[in-house]
Amino acid sequence: MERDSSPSDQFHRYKNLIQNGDNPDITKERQGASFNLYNMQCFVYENDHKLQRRQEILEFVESHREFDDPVHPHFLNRDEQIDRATRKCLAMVDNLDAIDVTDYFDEAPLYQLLTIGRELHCLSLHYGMFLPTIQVHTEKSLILGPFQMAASKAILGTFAQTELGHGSNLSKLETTATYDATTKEFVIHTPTMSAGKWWPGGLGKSANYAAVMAQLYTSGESKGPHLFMVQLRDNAHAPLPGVTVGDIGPKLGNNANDNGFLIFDHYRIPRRNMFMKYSKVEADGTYIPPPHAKLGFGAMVLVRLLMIRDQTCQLGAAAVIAIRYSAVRHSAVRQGEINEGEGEVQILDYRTQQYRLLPQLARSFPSSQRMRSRNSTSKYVTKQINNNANMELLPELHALSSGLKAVITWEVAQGIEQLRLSCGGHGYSRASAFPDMYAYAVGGCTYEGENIVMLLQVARFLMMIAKEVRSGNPKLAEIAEYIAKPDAVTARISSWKTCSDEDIIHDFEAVTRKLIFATFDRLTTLERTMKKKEAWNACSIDLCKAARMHVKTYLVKNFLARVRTCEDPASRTVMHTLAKLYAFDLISGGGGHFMKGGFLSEKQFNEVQLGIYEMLAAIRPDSVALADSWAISDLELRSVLGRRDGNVYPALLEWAQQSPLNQN
Ligand SMILES: CCCCCCCCCCCCCC(=O)SCCNC(=O)CCNC(=O)[C@H](O)C(C)(C)COP(=O)(O)OP(=O)(O)OC[C@H]1O[C@@H](n2cnc3c(N)ncnc32)[C@H](O)[C@@H]1OP(=O)(O)O
Ligand SMILES: Cc1cc2nc3c(=O)[nH]c(=O)nc-3n(C[C@H](O)[C@H](O)[C@H](O)COP(=O)(O)OP(=O)(O)OC[C@H]3O[C@@H](n4cnc5c(N)ncnc54)[C@H](O)[C@@H]3O)c2cc1C
Repeated sequence: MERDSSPSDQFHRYKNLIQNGDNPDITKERQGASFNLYNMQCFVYENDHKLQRRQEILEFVESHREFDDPVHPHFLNRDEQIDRATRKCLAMVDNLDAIDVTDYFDEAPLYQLLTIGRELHCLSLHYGMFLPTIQVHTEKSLILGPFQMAASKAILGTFAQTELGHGSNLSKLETTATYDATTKEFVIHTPTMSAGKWWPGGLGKSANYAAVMAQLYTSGESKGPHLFMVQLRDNAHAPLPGVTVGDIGPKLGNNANDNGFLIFDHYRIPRRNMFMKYSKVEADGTYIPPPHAKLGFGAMVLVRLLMIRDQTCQLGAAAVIAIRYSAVRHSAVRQGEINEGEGEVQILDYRTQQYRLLPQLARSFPSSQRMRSRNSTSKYVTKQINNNANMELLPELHALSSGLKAVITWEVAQGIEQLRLSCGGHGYSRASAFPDMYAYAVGGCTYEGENIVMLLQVARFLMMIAKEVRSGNPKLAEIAEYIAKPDAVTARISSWKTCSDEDIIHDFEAVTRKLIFATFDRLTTLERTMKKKEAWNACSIDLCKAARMHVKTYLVKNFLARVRTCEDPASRTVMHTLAKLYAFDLISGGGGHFMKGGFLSEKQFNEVQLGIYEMLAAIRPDSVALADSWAISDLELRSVLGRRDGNVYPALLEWAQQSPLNQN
């Protein structure tokens, strides 16, 4: 019997269908934009220099063959994924002069996305936490040594804090570091099974050093968790005696990263290997405490700020994919007609589709931009601590970084999932990039501080502020000044066209204030009959709600403020509508809080709902151009559905052809 042609031959036939040039629908969308794309991109990236650097870095990566992928990464098994990522990491490190490595917000993440993709890998923790730990926790006079070793690739580090038994609750970590004054060494030990380190990225196979968080014991006394620089593997990369180390197996995502476990058996390190910038153990065992008890957690604060920017960019990329796909999804596979007989439409024309896409697009802008100023705040706070031992701003920075980390990672993960669904069946394919994006982003809800635990830290800060305000003598951090403003009885919000930024801010602040004080009153009432911690637990759902609302208010205010700085009038008009859509969508979702006690009337609530409809219609013609304003290249996007030219279907066929199942 004659054999059918192979799947590969069949695909080849279809390949001829690949269009030359861009999909006409997407071109039409671009032509219809109300603003100049370049001006908008300059606003999004703050200036044209940053935009130009994006292009230069892209060209650099595209012109270096060592960054090519001989096999599409989607079709690799885990060993191959790790091999690929490691090969790329080496190429990346060999070419670091292509970027400004100190630019953690733009150039470094972009370079990584272009070379490796959306994936934690063997160097993520080295750059993401190990080097920041050295930076934040090493005395100035000693910092050069470890940095030079890291730069010359003699050291590849990770951050080993979480244990099998404890992750969030650092005070209960069980790994011990006991000072032996006779030998001037610390003895690092894993006393129980639950004390085994579990999760550190790059630990399983790659790292030869780790910053290890352990309970410090000196002169027979416990001094709480402290950080130690610990060598794990010898020059031949074999674990040193007293160290047991390995990979923890596959995870939901990020499988090119060898997250690992680590067990110590009375393993000795020199005294100087304790990170002693803030707290010290003298040679005789005398303990010098830090100027603030939580300074030892400084590296985590810094990384939470970095994550916020990184995560929001994932949401931006997801919105780009879904919007472009929604512009080209029609003709061959139509989804129905709006006006019977008039033909089918692009799915982007459905109001429900716009409601799925555009609020997510709006959500992706504010946090990515304001984070730059938070980074400066972080640098400023670090300077204050180093120069004047001034700790005043630390609680504010901790509350803000924890809150933004919790709210943004959650919204990003939910947003990506919503955008995936908006692409129907093709969104479920890895070709869309959504599954990898989601797996990457949702990890951020857990690592670097589990989100609920982080929200409760914000709530702690807010309850302290509420207490101060009630005491009548508040000394308030800038982010909390609104909590001391007088109560407002009625909302000011009206039609989106007429209500001012001040009206929106007024309403958000008023609602958040009410929520904070209602929770504070509940907490203090409960404290009359319960122990403090029981009372806290009894109202912790409300505490989280107040914390979330506080962060959202911060984001709304910052989005509106940022839009006011846009110098190009056409770009400013669209961005302003997007900012209002963001605020109205939050009001619509949190209607219960806004309408409580009649603050927002039913009429006003209806105006909010109607406003959303109208703003979706107003933004619709600019959707594709707004997606383009993220200036994301196809290489960075890594999505068949989101490709810039809109030629989705032939590209899907081409992608599927690479499946090993189609090779014979
Ligand atoms: C290239 C770019 C890529 C970017 C991405 C990077 C990729 C990297 C990938 C990353 C991979 C993932 C890598 C990883 O996952 S590494 C592992 C990350 N692990 C965690 O984040 C653990 C989370 N837990 C904690 O941080 C603490 O235990 C918390 C905070 C929960 C409680 O703590 P504790 O139980 O000890 O405290 P308390 O609640 O009794 O509160 C006591 C007081 O202390 C204050 N307080 C607490 N903490 C701080 C602080 N930090 N600064 C200033 N103050 C602080 C607090 O407000 C309170 O003040 P007051 O109310 O009494 O005044
Ligand atoms: C992809 C990934 C990478 C990671 N990389 C690293 C790494 O490189 N280095 C490292 O050290 N760790 C790493 N981790 C571990 C991570 O930091 C921890 O998982 C995280 O801090 C949460 O701790 P946990 O797992 O113990 O969760 P748990 O604290 O056990 O949380 C479980 C549940 O308990 C709740 N809960 C806990 N405490 C409280 C509380 N006080 N009040 C109310 N509810 C509470 C939480 O909200 C959550 O619902 C990584 C984790 C992941 C997923």
